Amino acid sequence: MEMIIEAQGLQKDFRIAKRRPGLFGGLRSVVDPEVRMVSAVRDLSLQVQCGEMIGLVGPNGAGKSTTIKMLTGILTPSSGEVRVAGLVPIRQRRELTSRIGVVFGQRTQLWWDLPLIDSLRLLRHLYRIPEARHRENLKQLRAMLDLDEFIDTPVRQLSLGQRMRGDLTAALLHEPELLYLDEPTIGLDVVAKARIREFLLSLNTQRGTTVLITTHDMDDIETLCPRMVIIDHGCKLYDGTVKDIQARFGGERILVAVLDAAEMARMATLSRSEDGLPVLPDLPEGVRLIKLDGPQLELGFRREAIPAHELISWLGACYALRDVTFQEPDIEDVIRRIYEKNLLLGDIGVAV
Ligand SMILES: Nc1ncnc2c1ncn2[C@@H]1O[C@H](COP(=O)(O)OP(=O)(O)OP(=O)(O)O)[C@@H](O)[C@H]1O
Repeated sequence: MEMIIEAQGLQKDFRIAKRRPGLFGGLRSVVDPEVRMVSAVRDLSLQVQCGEMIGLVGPNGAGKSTTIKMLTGILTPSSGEVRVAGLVPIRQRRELTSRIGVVFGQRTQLWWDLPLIDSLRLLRHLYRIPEARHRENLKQLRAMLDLDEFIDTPVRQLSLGQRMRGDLTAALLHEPELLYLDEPTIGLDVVAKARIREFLLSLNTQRGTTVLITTHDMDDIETLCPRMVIIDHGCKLYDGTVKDIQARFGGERILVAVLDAAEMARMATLSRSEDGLPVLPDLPEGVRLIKLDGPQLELGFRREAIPAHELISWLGACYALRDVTFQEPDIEDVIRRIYEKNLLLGDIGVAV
């Protein structure tokens, strides 16, 4: 399979001049600056195949934007090698511009005072898109993103969700193979978020566009990205599927069973533990009763303690059931646990 991004040992160090306090300190800082180095990205390697949708996740200051800036040719890496669509971003920035699209959720490339349609027409000249191709792409994107109701409105009067749809159109008019999205759903309501996600999925399926997305919204990742990369303190901590990380760090899964009405009387006869819950006889090891609410029973279990099908068999053999479902650990909680407890840092021996 063809690679669209190939980065090896990428590193970005920033020199930051420290300012000493006070007037005298300020003057001294000019003559004799005290410099501190910040490693924003450290030894990052990344391979992305054409057509992938990949999420770049990490806490504030982790190095996500710096990584994207090196991949787009805005920043020169301090060391390491990178090729995007076969080009070296910093040396072949002009050629690269026609192959990639970039959307920053917090900024816009649209002209603030012009109606959206004018910005979209002006971009034809900026990207030197042949007129027929521009017309066809605009028609397609206009329909896919439902732009008609506000396409004649000045950008400054658009809602955040409408503006994001306009920005996505602007980034895609020249049919880039690769789309970078930096926080594309930030500040949007649930309906607007869902609409953007739906669009990105169809863009990926219909045009085969590769999408690299940085986000703090784990719903973006769960909906869009089979693969995620977690970075923190500039280092890549994880590169794999969302499912794997849930399995490794998700803690307990929960089985929710609805008992038959007849079982309720039996539950009432069972002795109670200190927390007031009935003590279920012969409960398999590694399984605990979390809650009993009317006929609904919740059992927490670790996947290495007992396979889900064995737990269902045991429960079905002991109790008459009306329904059984599973709740997987929320990816949001999983990521929070990883950040809070530095769960992955031990894997790669990073000192923080
Ligand atoms: N131009 C710069 N000069 C100096 N330091 C910088 C510069 N840009 C970024 N940094 C530093 O590099 C580190 C990584 O910043 P970066 O913006 O890449 O993080 P991020 O993961 O995108 O964060 P956020 O989620 O808050 O956007 C931070 O410590 C930041 O202060």
